Amino acid sequence: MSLLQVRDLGKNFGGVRALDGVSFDLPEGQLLALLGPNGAGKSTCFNILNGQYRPDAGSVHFDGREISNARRSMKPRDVWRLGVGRTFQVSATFSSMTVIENVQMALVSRKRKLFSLWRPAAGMYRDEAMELLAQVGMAAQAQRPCGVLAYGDVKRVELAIALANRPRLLLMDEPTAGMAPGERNELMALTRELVVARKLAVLFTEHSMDVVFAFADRMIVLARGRIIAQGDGETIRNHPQVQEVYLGSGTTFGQEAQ
Ligand SMILES: Nc1ncnc2c1ncn2[C@@H]1O[C@H](COP(=O)(O)OP(=O)(O)OP(=O)(O)O)[C@@H](O)[C@H]1O
Repeated sequence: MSLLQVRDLGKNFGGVRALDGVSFDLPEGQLLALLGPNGAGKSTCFNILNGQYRPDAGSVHFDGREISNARRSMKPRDVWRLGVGRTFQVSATFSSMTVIENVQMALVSRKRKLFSLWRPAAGMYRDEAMELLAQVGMAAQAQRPCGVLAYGDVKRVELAIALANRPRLLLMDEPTAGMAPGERNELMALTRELVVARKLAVLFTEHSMDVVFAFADRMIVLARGRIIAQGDGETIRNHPQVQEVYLGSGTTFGQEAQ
């Protein structure tokens, strides 16, 4: 059974059908890209998967457990505790704190210590934090304040923070937004390594088609809330409806939009 099972998801906002009959599976060890033009329903889907929104129809099962349906859904914090992590476009790090302190704080939070205990507990989980930083290639910069890091390095720290909760599914909202092409590839190569080493499942949105075709195992394309295509790069690249949807959006498949 797949780690994540999404069935017939529907969500309306007033008269807008943001999601309509969306179904897909995501097994562990896979990177799945959720694509689509602006307003296609990607964020709505993420917000249902992490418990922020309740769907109007359909269900979400994670690790065999129903976490959401039209009658009730788990709270975001409970979904997070079950092992669904999320990274955001906006930085989740505290710039005045050091790299290691940011990760230690995430570990404190996972272990349910009270936030107010944080200051006296500054030495806590040091080894674990260093281990996570080593995994994302940031051990050498552990003592630097996050505020002085290069953008690509901040993204690595965010990954370490997300991993501190030991997620089994990671939702990544445009992980490479604002990055130079070289940095994008490094971050996604690292993500792929983590997917394999930790048997993670990753669902990500991404505007860079170069990144998607280079790193995603599979892709889903949404348009106006419905899945219009899914499959590997070859299938998506040659799909007439996908080409139609993206026509005029400035994005061409196989060639980076400038
Ligand atoms: N909280 C909300 N209230 C009202 N309408 C919403 C809300 N969230 C999303 N929508 C609408 O639902 C549709 C899908 O939006 P969504 O943000 O999920 O798309 P998206 O694919 O993530 O777009 P983008 O790439 O621009 O982030 C849009 O028409 C949007 O205006």
